[in-house]
Amino acid sequence: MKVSSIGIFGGGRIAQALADGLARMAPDELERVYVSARSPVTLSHWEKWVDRSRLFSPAGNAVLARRCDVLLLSVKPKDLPQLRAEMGEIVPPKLIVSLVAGRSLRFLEELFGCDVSLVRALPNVAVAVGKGLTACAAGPGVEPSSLEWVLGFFGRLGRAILLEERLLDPFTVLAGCGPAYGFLFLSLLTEAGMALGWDDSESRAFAVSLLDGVVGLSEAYPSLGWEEFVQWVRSPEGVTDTVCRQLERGRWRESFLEAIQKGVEKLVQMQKEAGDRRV
Ligand SMILES: NC(=O)C1=CN([C@@H]2O[C@H](COP(=O)(O)OP(=O)(O)OC[C@H]3O[C@@H](n4cnc5c(N)ncnc54)[C@H](OP(=O)(O)O)[C@@H]3O)[C@@H](O)[C@H]2O)C=CC1
Ligand SMILES: O=C(O)[C@@H]1CCC=N1
Repeated sequence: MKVSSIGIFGGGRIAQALADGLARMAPDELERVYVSARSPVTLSHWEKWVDRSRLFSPAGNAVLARRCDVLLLSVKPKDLPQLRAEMGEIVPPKLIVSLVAGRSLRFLEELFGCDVSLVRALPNVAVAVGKGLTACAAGPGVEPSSLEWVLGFFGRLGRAILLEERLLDPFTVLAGCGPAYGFLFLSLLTEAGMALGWDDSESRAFAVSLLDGVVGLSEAYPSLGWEEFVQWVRSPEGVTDTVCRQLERGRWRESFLEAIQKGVEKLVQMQKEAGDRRV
């Protein structure tokens, strides 16, 4: 599939992560990117790219939809109908790639018509540093070369995999939202360091080094299970054991797993509210 221009509809957080990732990993691709944003605040985030990507005013969604080969949707789920209206007629051949969490291919097909090619892609913000994890699911009739293009695009920004659509929602809660859980843990480690007397920046640096070491170990010893790694550190009745026992008394594992389940329930509720009939 030949792609001369990529229109990103909605220049918010994930779009900015994509642009940062393209600048690092595939700067040539960035030159083909056009972005539509709504408010001056959001537009101001794009000023650094002004000479490398083209910005359109709010009235530009229709222009962008007409001009670009790939239309990448990155507005919040609730803003999708309004965006669709602003995009106007979509004249095939176009490839629509929706990053919108929890909106099914069927819902998108009803919104855009069945004569456009639709792919859903669920990235996470680590695309900004070329370490993203993106899952894709294709609508019926999508050309293999179009799907290949999408996988190649996100593959340059990390790992890109193909999933059955029914797995995209659980994937969203685990991997799309996942960086936030990692940062929450880093913030807890930092807070613990500060409570023990280090300042904010020293504590933060320790937290990052610690996790870096953990990732390094997990890569160096791929056959070890997570519990075996824990036992490597957790000497019986030692200090780690005391800390872990306290965490277990606080049911932290159960609490985390329950929270993930709440995320899945939230997606289902959002779909119901939007009349996404897949549910
Ligand atoms: N953030 C993430 O990590 C991930 C997000 N997603 C999905 O990506 C989508 C965007 O999420 P996120 O970037 O976090 O959200 P943001 O709110 O940061 O970004 C959405 C952007 O869309 C803009 N927008 C809304 N309506 C229009 C319109 N009609 N024309 C042009 N721009 C418009 C908003 O503009 P303004 O600011 O001016 O209101 C806003 O900047 C969501 O559907 C989310 O589910 C998927 C994977 C990961
Ligand atoms: O929090 C959200 O709804 C979006 C979906 C994945 C990451 N952020």
